Amino acid sequence: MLNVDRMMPSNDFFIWVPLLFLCSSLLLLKTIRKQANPNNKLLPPGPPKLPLLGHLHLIGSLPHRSLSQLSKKYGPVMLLQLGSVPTIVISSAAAARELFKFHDLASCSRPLLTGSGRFSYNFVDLNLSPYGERWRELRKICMLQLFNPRRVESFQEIREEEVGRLVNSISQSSSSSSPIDLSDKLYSLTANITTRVAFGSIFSGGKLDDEHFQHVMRRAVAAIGSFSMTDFIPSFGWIIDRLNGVHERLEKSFAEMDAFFQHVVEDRINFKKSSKNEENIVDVLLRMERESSESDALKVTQDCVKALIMDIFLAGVETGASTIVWAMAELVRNPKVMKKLQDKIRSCIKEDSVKEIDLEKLEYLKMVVKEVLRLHPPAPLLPPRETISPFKLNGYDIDPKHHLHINVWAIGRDPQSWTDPEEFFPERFIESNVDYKGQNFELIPFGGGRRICPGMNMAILVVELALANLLLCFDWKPPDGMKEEDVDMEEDAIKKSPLKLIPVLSTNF
Ligand code: HEM
Repeated sequence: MLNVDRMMPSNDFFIWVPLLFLCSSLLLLKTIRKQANPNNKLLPPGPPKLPLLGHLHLIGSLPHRSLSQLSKKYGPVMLLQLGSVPTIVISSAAAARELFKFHDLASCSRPLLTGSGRFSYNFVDLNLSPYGERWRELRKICMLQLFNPRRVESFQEIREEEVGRLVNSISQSSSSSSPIDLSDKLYSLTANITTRVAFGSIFSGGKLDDEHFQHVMRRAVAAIGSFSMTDFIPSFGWIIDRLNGVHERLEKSFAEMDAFFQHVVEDRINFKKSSKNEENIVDVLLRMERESSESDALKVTQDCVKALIMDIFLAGVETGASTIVWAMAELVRNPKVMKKLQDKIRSCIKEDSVKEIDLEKLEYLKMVVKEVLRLHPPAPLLPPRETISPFKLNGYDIDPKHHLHINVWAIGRDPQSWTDPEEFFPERFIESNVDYKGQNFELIPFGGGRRICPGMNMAILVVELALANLLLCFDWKPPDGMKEEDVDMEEDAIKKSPLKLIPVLSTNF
């Protein structure tokens, strides 16, 4: 008789075989992983990728939004492969805090991108250049000479005059009760202030008038922000860039800006300064050029002077204008906040205009500006960084030579940091110490660490001064037939459609 019991595997068999199978599978998985990740590192998670493209196909036309969506699934520290470029994306205040507090030095370089190289005169500027001794020296000198509080204060008259000119031009149109293009007017405001601060009031723009220069500048901002395939698929991306016009637009736009700045620099060199004139930024830069010698760690050349002027225009004009435009759009959509802010300003200011000295008293205005920068940071992804040395972030291993993006837009709308994050609610800042100066990582529209925006104080003065005067002097309505809530808030790189509103001269004015 067959002993069925003996033919049947023992109980041990049922335990050991699956166990052995499990162990060998785990071993196999570990070996495969080890081959992909030879140093046995714990890499940040990321979605499955395509050959060659990696995750490029997942990045939409508004990268901060697509990356924010991805981070909901893969977490606040993600690893993406953009073509051939490994890229870390940070999307929470906690991860940003850890980065800025403990790994700022290890992550504060900039990648050598095609557009950055062109517009920085081959990386001799401040904003786009990699970290190193040259950058450190340049930043030190610029902080001392260009962005110090005394220099910022010295331009007060220019800011007040230009805001006054804006108010006058709006009051002329206010009698017609037709909408004005506020986006356009605010762009002219920040461009005029920057032009006067940089070049002085006697500057002649050569063949370029104000309006033409603004077009040139807008094209430059678009060109530098455009995605160059050369940077991500070097083997044949350069062919794509030539076929789709990216390369040509970049070269053309750079040539236009360069010709303009060359003219400015020559104009300024030949200009005999009278002792009464305040030094403008080009004067300071040309003095830096004269004073630096070949033996200095930092030799300031004429290209370096032009590269720094480029930084100031590309970093400072659209950012300020965009902040004021978003503020006005939010205020029109939230009439109670608009009314409260106007009452506060009008009860505090008894003159017909707000001066810079008054701004300290306008606490609610400061809350409104913080709320606007939280919801609409002009750089929703901070300019890309490049890691320099290895470090651990959120428990993950981060390697050198990775691009690193900080998604300020996602951090500003993170429910972990903000109650009702999608609401425009400036009162959230009452009795809160949170500000944008780089120490509160839930609100970092000016970035943080070594690369923090050096123009922050200058920018905030312009934004606050312009807003305070627009709200003191006028009441604002959407165009006839449009309800407040219908004001379009769609974004492109900036607010997509121009903001058109009807100004009504206030009785205070
Ligand atoms: C609302 C207005 C502005 C905003 C939101 C803004 C934001 C920023 C941000 C996010 C960065 C990058 C920081 C980082 O990488 O961590 C930056 C850098 C920079 N900004 Fe601004 N900015 C504004 C206005 C200005 C103005 C008016 C100027 C000049 C007058 C300026 C000059 C610069 C420069 C030179 C850098 C490069 C700093 C470096 O890499 O060392 N910005 N800005």
